[in-house]
Amino acid sequence: MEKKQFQAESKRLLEMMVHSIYSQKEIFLRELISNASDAIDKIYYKALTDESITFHKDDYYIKIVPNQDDRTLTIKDTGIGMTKDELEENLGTIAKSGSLAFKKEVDMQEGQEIIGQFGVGFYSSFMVAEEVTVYTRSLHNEEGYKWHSNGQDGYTIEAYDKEDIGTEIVIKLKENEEEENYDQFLETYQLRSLIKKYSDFIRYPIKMDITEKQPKEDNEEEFIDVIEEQTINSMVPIWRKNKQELQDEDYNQFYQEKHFGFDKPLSHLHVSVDGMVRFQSILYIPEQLPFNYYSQDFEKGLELYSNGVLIMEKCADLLPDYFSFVRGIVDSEDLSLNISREILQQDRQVKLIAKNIEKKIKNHLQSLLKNDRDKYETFFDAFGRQLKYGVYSEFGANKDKLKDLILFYSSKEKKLVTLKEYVERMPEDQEHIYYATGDSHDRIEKLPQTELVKDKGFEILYFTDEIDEFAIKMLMNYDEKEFKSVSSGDLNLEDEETKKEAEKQLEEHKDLFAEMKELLGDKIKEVRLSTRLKSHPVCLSAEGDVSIEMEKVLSQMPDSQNVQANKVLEINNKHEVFQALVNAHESDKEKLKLYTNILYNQALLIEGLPIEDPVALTNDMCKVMI
Ligand SMILES: Nc1ncnc2c1ncn2[C@@H]1O[C@H](COP(=O)(O)OP(=O)(O)OP(=O)(O)O)[C@@H](O)[C@H]1O
Repeated sequence: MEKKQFQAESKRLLEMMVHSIYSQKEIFLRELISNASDAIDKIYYKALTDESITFHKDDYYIKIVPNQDDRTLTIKDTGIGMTKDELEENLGTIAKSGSLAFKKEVDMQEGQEIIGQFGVGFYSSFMVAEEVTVYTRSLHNEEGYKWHSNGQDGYTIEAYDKEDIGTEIVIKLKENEEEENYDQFLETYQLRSLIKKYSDFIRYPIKMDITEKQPKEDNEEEFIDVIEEQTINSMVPIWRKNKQELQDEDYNQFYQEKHFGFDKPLSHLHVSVDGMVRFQSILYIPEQLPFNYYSQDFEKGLELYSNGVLIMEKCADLLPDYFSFVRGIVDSEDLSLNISREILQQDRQVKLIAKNIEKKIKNHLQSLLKNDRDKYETFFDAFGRQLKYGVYSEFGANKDKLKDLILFYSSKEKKLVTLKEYVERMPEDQEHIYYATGDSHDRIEKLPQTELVKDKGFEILYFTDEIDEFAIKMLMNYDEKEFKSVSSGDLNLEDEETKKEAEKQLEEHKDLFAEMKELLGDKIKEVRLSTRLKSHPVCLSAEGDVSIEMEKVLSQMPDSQNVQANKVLEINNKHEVFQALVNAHESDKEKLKLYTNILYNQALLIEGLPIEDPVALTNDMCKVMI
């Protein structure tokens, strides 16, 4: 049976390619610069095994020349060039990569890399070009050639007298359109920023002639235009430099250059991994919260490079949400890129890198906590909430990873403490980890519910973030010690004598409590004699899983479904007000109603809950005064 070759309609294929592979037109510059760099690398790799070829790094560079008058942009390199056959094969056949073939031929060593592999990058120039002309002379040839195409109906090749070895690609830009300004690719400023963005770490200098105004020698008041050839790219990425040679200032400068933040980074880590997956990374913990951090506008992610060429500005998959504050870069040789180099072909390597990075960040934070507490607290002040969200989210899947990184304010230490520190100094007779919730430390400090726990000499953690109580509910316990709110109904801290006395009092006054409950109706579940209050007359406590603080948070959510805490009004029988209640119960029902309402509203106020009817309350208070 005869086997036939597939035919491809080249013109259509080219059109499809040009318009559908790349999402941004500016990518063409990255592609042509990468080709130029590959062409220089090829001489370099050949020189390693061929003694007849010498390689002096200084002779090799890439030059970008915009010409406003002709509307052309030239990308010139001093690389290996192409013979006539190579021109034919590489630029005449879509998806034929001379670079891929070179890689196989030369049998490249680890760490040696050529960027090209798909054989399509060159054609991206037709996204912006009306026509493209390539002047080239191969290292292996005396003659030069000119290749020309308008991307529509084929190409021509003719002999061309080119003096030096290398390639020059001249792009005649398309006319400007309403929604596309091609002139931008002639602007020095724009070209410079594209080079910095995508090709900053190309190993060879990318040069441009830059015109700068300088004062005249004989008259400093007057300025003249001076043209100077400048190298635009940094060439050696900071992450490939030896850590020992880098100072904090170098890392800080890179943070600023990359516009990771307006602040100085609080801390950085420089990672080089050579295991199942190879990558290098520089990660930063910012000092300050970005203004949009807790808003939907904030995008997490790290810059992702493949061999020094930028692939993605924000690769979100590299960071878990709870470390979304981390900024930085990752460079790997092991990524499987898709044809446009804009997305990753498969994410196995990214997953491996992400896992590795997560571990490194966690260890870094842990050592910061251990060795530089002040710095860690500055960090926690800005981003601690994110870690607590991490404990809570995904049904607590990451709680064990994060539980030792979270801090809470302590009633005893008057500063932030870890759960480990709390548990380690718990007295033997203390069973639970106590916490109290409120808007601020000051407010919690004054909460009546904290009195008994403090009297016992137990430490209380102050929860002021909305997420706190949700996070610890997810954590359930730490070191087998359960968390308990000081407002929970079953503190069980009273001694036997107090309990007995309370039962006696409860029995004696059960009619009073029943009547108060009736007066308050559904607002509360029960009126009870308090054993936790010392100096305050009343407080609210909650029974069951939903605390009063949680009710407050949930009520602000769009689909809150009106979740309510089971509230209990606790009355302190040692307070003088209690006798007034007993008297009113015996002789004046109207007064009992008045007192009950006032006390209930007082309890709401202490909890920071809204008063249902403030006017009625003020009227009630006036009645007491008259
Ligand atoms: N400046 C250049 N100097 C020498 N050869 C070049 C140059 N530009 C392109 N080539 C040759 O043309 C081939 C095709 O280039 P093209 O950019 O289309 O694909 P590629 O670089 O191989 O792969 P990719 O699509 O992954 O970038 C290259 O592999 C290389 O052999």
